[in-house]
Amino acid sequence: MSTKIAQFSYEKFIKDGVYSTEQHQQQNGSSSDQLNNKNKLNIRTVDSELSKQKDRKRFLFGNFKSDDSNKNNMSDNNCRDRLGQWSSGSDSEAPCLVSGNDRLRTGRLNKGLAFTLEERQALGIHGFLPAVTRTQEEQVQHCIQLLARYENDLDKYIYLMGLLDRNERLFYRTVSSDIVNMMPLIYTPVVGLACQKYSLIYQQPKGMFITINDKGHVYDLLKNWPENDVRAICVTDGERILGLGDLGANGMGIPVGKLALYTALAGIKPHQCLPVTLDVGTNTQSILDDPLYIGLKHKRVTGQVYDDFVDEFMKAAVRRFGQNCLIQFEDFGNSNAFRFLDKYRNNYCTFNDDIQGTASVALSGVFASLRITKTSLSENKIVFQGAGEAALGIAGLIVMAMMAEGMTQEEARKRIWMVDSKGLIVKDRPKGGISGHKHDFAHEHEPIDSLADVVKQLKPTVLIGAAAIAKAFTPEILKTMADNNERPVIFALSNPTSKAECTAEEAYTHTDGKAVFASGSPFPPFTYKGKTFHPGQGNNSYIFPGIALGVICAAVKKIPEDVFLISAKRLAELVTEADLEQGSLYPPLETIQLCSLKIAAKVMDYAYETGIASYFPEPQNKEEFIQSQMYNTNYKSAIQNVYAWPKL
Ligand SMILES: NC(=O)C1=CN([C@@H]2O[C@H](COP(=O)(O)OP(=O)(O)OC[C@H]3O[C@@H](n4cnc5c(N)ncnc54)[C@H](OP(=O)(O)O)[C@@H]3O)[C@@H](O)[C@H]2O)C=CC1
Ligand SMILES: CC(=O)C(=O)O
Ligand SMILES: [Mg+2]
Repeated sequence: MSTKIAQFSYEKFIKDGVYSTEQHQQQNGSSSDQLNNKNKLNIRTVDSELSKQKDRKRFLFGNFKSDDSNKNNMSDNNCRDRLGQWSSGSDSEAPCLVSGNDRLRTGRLNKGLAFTLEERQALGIHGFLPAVTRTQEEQVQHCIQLLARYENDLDKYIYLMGLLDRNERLFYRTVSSDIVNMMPLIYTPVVGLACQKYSLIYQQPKGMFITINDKGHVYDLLKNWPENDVRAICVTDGERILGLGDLGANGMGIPVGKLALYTALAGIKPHQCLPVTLDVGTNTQSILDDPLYIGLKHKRVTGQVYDDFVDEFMKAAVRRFGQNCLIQFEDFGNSNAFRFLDKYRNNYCTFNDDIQGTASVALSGVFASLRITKTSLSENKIVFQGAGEAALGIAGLIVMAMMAEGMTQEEARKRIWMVDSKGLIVKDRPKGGISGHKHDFAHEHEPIDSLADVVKQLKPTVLIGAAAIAKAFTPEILKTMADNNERPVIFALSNPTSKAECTAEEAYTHTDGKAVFASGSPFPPFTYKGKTFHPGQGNNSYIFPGIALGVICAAVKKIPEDVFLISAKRLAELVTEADLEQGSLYPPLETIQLCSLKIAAKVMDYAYETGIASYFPEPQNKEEFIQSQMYNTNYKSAIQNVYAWPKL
């Protein structure tokens, strides 16, 4: 998919090379307050009072307090840890241990051409940079212009990851400046391609690779990590990367991408996020044969040794970063994902994004669709293509939601039908293959092999695809959905785009414009018979950043299933009539940061109401509190502490 990046006029950008100190101060005032409001992430709001505003824009990340005022919660640790390494989390403390030259080479501290003349002189880097100084906004425009020069998406990804290495704040400000065009590059679909090519494009390490050979020493490895204040880990073992299968250590692109969204979409500070890949090998022969492969070159280690390794990682993470450290499981293989969720959910601050995050975003889309189909949830009949992590997670949460509407569990389950690789899941299926949670949805019915026949016979109102079978929603199936329903609800959730059950164009065309459609990876607007549809992105990225933010802000120690239900409801409430009118079941992607804030506030309310919060005193205004904790992409002054007595 080719992504358009807006062009920028370079005119105002080109200046003479000679600057007076006065000019520098005007442009790059050393107080962060002097940096103009454009330096804050841009949000289009959807809540009622703000929607009255003409352009529905506001600055979510405004009203920052200085980091010092945040010390009691998401504070930065002292700059020196036990190992004597500097913690780059706090700009205000790092300078006492970091030379000016190191600041230029350290992405977290680097400001590039935005170092003022004063800073360059004070830091002893005067002469290391060309004469020009630029504001951060000018740098963003430069980045966007450079990015637009790359012709393929993988090169754009490589450029952006390089930017993240070189200048972290600039990366986040650039991404936040154009979420709609940047998200597909750092997340699905391009991150899928990046994972497939991860060994080829590997240049700078990101996150931690912990291999099965480190078993017995996992805590020692985590001690090496230079940040003490890690609040969130996203961990994968690379076995089910999107719908692309077992990519082994190449799967690292996923936790890196997910945590980039923690910061870009929810303002969780980058130094508080740790991407982890547990490398236990891979069963994909082409990867094992790749001479460039960066991971362990053997088949996956399984069984008790693997389980003990994961267990050791969980315990080591808590020992190193505390009981409140959130651990997000991502893209584990099916059998491990469910087992680990059951094993750890009551003793750790953890969730499985593919099961629970996906459930929440899909249920939210279904909730929103009810306003179009004018039905209650319980009136719907839902067929799933796939009965794995995503599908079973969604089905389970839909049952919870139907029970909240007054149905019994048995009645609710009867509204849901599933198709897996062996056909319709029915009781005593001759082909077998019914294990785990699939039993909950195995009903009395004759076996049916094909999805087309299932749709014909069962006449679902909602069809959800999450089996990574590209084009599974054939024109015939889409047409049948349209014949049976005035407004058929059709979700093609599989990622990346190449695995989608159908495209937006196919969904609208083959249903004669009747489809209420959403997809896991983004599709551009599509015009059919004069009406332009803007399909929403049914992706867990609408959910996990907000839940993580709420969990971290309330210092929750474990995450009950209700959290995913209330988040689904909250997200659905943010969908306006105008969004529905243009065919979107989700708020516009431009407002996704605001969605994270609203979900986080809801999660915090729930945490205090149910007694699972451990941050006290309870903040009275949750949204204000959350905003005060969020990452600020503004550069900080690099000289405020240069002359300060080093803190030891
Ligand atoms: N939009 C989003 O936010 C998310 C999307 N996803 C996407 O969903 C897809 C599936 O992920 P996940 O559920 O975790 O994967 P799993 O491996 O857990 O499940 C895959 C399911 O697909 C079934 N399946 C395989 N082949 C067929 C077939 N020919 N016909 C019908 N069903 C089939 C499997 O059947 P069997 O059980 O018989 O093996 C299994 O039930 C991926 O593409 C992933 O990217 C996942 C999470 C979030
Ligand atoms: C979105 C996501 O988590 C997945 O496709 O696996
Ligand atoms: Mg995933």
